[in-house]
Amino acid sequence: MQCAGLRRSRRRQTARRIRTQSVRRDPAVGDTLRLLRLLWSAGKGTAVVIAVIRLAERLIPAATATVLALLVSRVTALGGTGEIGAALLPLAGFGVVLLVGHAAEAVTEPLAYLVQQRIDGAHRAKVTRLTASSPTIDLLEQPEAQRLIRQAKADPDEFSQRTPGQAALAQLDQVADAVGVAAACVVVAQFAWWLVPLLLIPAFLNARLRYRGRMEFIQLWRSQLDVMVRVERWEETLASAGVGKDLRVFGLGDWAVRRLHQQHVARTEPQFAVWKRNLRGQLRSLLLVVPPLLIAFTAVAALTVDGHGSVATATAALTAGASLFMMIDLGYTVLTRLSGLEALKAYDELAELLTKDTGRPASPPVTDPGSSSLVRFEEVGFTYPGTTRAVLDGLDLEIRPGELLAIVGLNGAGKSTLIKLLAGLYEPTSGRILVGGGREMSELGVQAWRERISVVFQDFVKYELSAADNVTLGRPGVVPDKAVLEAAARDAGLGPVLDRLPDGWQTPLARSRTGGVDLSGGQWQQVVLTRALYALRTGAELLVLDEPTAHLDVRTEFEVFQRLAEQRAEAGVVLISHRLSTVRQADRIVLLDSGRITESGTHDELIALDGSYAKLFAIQAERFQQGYQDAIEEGELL
Ligand SMILES: Nc1ncnc2c1ncn2[C@@H]1O[C@H](COP(=O)(O)OP(=O)(O)OP(=O)(O)O)[C@@H](O)[C@H]1O
Repeated sequence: MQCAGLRRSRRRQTARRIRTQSVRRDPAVGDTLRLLRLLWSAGKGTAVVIAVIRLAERLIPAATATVLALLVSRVTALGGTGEIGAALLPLAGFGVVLLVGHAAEAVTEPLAYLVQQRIDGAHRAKVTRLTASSPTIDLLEQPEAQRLIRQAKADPDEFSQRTPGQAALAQLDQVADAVGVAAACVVVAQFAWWLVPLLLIPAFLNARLRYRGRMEFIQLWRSQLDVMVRVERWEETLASAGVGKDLRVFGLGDWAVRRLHQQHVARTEPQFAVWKRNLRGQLRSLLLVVPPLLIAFTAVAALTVDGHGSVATATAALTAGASLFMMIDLGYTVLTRLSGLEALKAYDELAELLTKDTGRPASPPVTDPGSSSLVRFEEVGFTYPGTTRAVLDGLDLEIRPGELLAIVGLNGAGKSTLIKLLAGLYEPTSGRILVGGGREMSELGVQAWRERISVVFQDFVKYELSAADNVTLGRPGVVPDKAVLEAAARDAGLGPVLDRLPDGWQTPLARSRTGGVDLSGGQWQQVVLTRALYALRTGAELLVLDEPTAHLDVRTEFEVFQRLAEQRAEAGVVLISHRLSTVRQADRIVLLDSGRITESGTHDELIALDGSYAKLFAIQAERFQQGYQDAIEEGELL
C-alpha cells in the first residue's frame, strides 16, 4: 500500500519534471514569459491595471451576449403584462456592460502608450549602453553588428518593425483574446456544443489566411528595406543645399529624377502584385466566414423553432458566435509579437557578438616600472578585421612626457590607425602597447587610460550642443570651470568666434537648434582645439591631435601651436599633420612608412639625414616658393 503511494508520488514528480523541462525548452513559452515580464517591468501597478482593462475589453462580447439573453428572456416572459419593472435589472446590466466597454476603450490607449514608452525607453537605453560599453570599435564596424543594432533599436518609423513595448502589449492581448474567445465559446456551448467547432474552425482558418496575406506583404517590405533606405538617402541628398550645387553645375537634375522614379517603380510593382493576391485572398476569406455563419444561424433558428432551446440562449449563442470571427485575429497581435521579439533577440545576439572573445591569445601582463615614457609601442602589428593587409607592422615608438611629438607620413600610411590603437579603440594584432608608467593597457584598464588622455580625431564629432558643452565634453569627468574654459578659448584663438555667437558660450552649435548657428570648418576646428587645450589645462597627461589644423589659416595655426607648446608642461602632445611647416616646431618628428617608423629626430636632424622626410619637406617648400598664398605667409612666420 505504502509502496503504491510512493510509486504514485514518484510518477507525479517525474511528470512534473518533464512538464517543467518541456516548458523551459519550448521557445514559444520562453518568449511569452519574457514579454509578460517586460510588461511587469513597466511598473507592477500599471501592468495589473492594463491587464485588467484588456481582459475586461475581451470579455465584453460574452458579457453582452449574456445580458442580452437575460433581457430577451425577461421580455419574452413579461410579454403582454405591461410590467417593464422586471426587465430593469438586465437592462441595467446591459448599461453596465456598455459603460465598462466605453471606459476601458477610453483608458486603454493612454495607458498602453505609457507602458510602451517605459518598456521601449528602457530597451533603447540598454541597446545604447551595450554599444557604448564595447571598449573597442572593431566589432561595431562589422556589417553584422550594424544590422543587429538597427534591428535591436526597432525604429518605429519602419513599417514592418515593432518595438518590444508593442510586442509585450500584443502578448497581453493574445492572452486576453484567448480568455475572451473561451468565454464566448462557453456562451455558444450553452445552446449546443457542436456550434463551437462549427464557428471556431472557420474563424481560425480565416484569421490564418489574413495573417499569411499580411506576412507576405511584410516579407516583401523587409526584402526591399535596403532599396528604400537608399531611395530615402538619395531624396534627402538631392534636396540638400550641398548637392544642389552639383546638380545645377553639372545639369544632373533630370538624371537624378529619372533614377529615383525607376527605383520607386521597381519597389512598388511587386507591392501591387502582393496587394492583388491579397484581394483574391479576401474572396476566399468571405467563403470562410459567410457560409459557416449562415449554417450556424439557420441551425440555431431551426432548432429554436423546433423547441430545442430557448430564444434567450439562441440570442446569446448567435451574438457570441458572431463575435468569435472578430476576436480571433492572428494578424496584428501575432505580427507585432514576432517583430518585437526579433528586436529583443537581435539585442541578445548583439550582446553575444560584442562580448565575444577576440581570439587573441592572452599574454601575461607586462609591467616596466622603471619606464619614464608615457606610451611605448613595442613591435606593434595591426590588420583591420576582415582585411589582410597589415597597416602597422612591427612598429616601435616611444611617447615621452612633456614632449611635442609629430607623426608624419603619406596618405594611408596608418597615422590615424596608430592613434586609434593608442586610444584603445582597437587592440594590436601583435606586439603590445605600454601606457602610464610601463603597464599594458589591458592591465591599467582602457577606461582608466582614456581618462588620462584627450584625443581630437580627424573626423571629430560636432555635437549639436552649446559651445561650452562642445569644449567641456573633452573632459566629461571634470567639473566645468568658466575661468579654465576662457583660458583655453584664448589659447585656441576662439575669442573672435565667441564674440559673434548670439548667446556666447551658451549658443547651440547647430542651426537646427533654436538660436543655434552653424560654424565653418575652420571655426569648428578652433572649437575642437579649445577642447584639447581645455583638456590640457584640466590635467590630461597626453594630448593627441590628428590633423587638427587642416582648415585653419597659417597664421592661426602657428599661434595655436605656440600656445600648445607653452601649455603642455609635463603632458605629452602627439600631433599628426601634413603641413611640415607646422611640424618642424615639434621636439621630435617621426616618419611612418610601410607600417613602421622609418625616420626619427628633430626637423634639422631629419633634413640632415636627407631621407624621405627631407624630400617631402623639399616638395612642400618648392610649392611655397612657386608663389602660393601659403608661401608668403610662411615666409613671414617661420
Ligand atoms: N575601419 C577600417 N577598416 C579597414 N581598413 C581601414 C579602416 N580604416 C582605415 N583603413 C585602412 O588603413 C590604412 C591606413 O589608414 P589611416 O587612416 O590610418 O591612414 P592615415 O595615415 O591616417 O591617412 P591620411 O593621411 O590620409 O589621413 C588605409 O589603407 C585605410 O584604407
